[in-house]
Amino acid sequence: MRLPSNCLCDEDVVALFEGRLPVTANVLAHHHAARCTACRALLVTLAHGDALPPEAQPLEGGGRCSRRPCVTGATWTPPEVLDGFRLERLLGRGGMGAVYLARDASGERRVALKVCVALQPDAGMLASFATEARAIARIQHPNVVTMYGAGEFDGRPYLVYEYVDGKSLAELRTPLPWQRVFDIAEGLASGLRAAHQGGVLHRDLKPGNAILKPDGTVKLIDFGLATFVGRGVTAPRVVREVVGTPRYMAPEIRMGESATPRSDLHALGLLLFELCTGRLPPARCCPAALLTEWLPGINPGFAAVIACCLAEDPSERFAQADVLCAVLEHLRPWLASVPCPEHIPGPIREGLPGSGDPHANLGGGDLGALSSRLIEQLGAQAGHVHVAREQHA
Ligand SMILES: Nc1ncnc2c1ncn2[C@@H]1O[C@H](COP(=O)(O)OP(=O)(O)OP(=O)(O)O)[C@@H](O)[C@H]1O
Repeated sequence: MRLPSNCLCDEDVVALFEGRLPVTANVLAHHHAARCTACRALLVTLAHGDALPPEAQPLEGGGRCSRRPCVTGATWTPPEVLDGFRLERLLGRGGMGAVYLARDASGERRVALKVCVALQPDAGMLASFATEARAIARIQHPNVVTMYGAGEFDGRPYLVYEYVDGKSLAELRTPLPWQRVFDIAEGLASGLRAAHQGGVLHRDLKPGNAILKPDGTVKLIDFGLATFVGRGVTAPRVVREVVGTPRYMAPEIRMGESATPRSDLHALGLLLFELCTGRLPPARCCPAALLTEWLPGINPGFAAVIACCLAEDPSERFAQADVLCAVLEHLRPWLASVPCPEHIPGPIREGLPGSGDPHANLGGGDLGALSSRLIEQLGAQAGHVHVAREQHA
């Protein structure tokens, strides 16, 4: 496909995905794609959920672009027993390595063993394993996979995780009923809150990085691209990185800005939108309007929550996952009685089409503003408005 001049040509796009694009061109390409619907659509189509990560390339001007090496070529074959763990079967393979279902030495406990299987693990891969171990060690939460230990075998790092017997969200048939998505949203938001409170940004939230158990519990996995913020971080991070999976990157990340809790929340918004509708939102759409149009029964408060996560401008998103958790918690009692507008709390009902509210039937940024207003009203009812206001300030 040839695109109009100034747009990304095929060679640029291929070079971009293979990490061969010179760093300045890479940043310009992301910058352009953030504004150009055609190029963004092309990149989204090509991305197919593959992550762009840690094989750090020095950037002109002191930044760096990170790209996840792909473990699809020649790889190391693990032994049947690795450091006492008997490998049973391959659970999955990603950019960092392979994950095996294994039994620990007692034979009693099933674990998920994540092993770096590249023939020659490079510094980026080793660093990514170390980051993942450090990040997970900071978080203990039922919605985040538990790490039992870490080790090295044959010069390869490995991580030992609880085995989460379930399906990744990427394996689910979508669209899901929005009520199920709401349950998943609560779990993911709680897991993300624990990560953020531990000073960890995930930076690669996507359906393939969350596993849903048959009992409905959802767990975040794969902190290999995490970064650390807040207390305990000695040196502020000055490097700029384009890290993550292109399809799920927040607009500001595509433009080379640093990750924040708000960029994680944007990825969560995309994930929730996709679970509800079976697709990612089109460029420059109004997510709340689309959700209510495509899913007429959706709780409008929940649609507004997803839209708030998806705001283009990070300052219009929830500041932290804890605010999102509080809002979801407050919405929960109203779920059983939706979609009838008269059963929805007054402040939410005000904004509904046909309610006589001057804000009803708004589009674009107006609806984004409306979403913020709804969220704030919900927050006020929940006693959290001061949190939202302070964090928006
Ligand atoms: N604790 C676990 N329990 C069960 N399955 C797991 C577990 N951890 C990972 N998996 C499976 O292994 C797959 C790859 O895991 P993971 O995402 O951690 O690897 P990765 O190399 O970092 O992948 P990616 O490049 O896609 O981010 C997952 O999609 C999942 O199916």
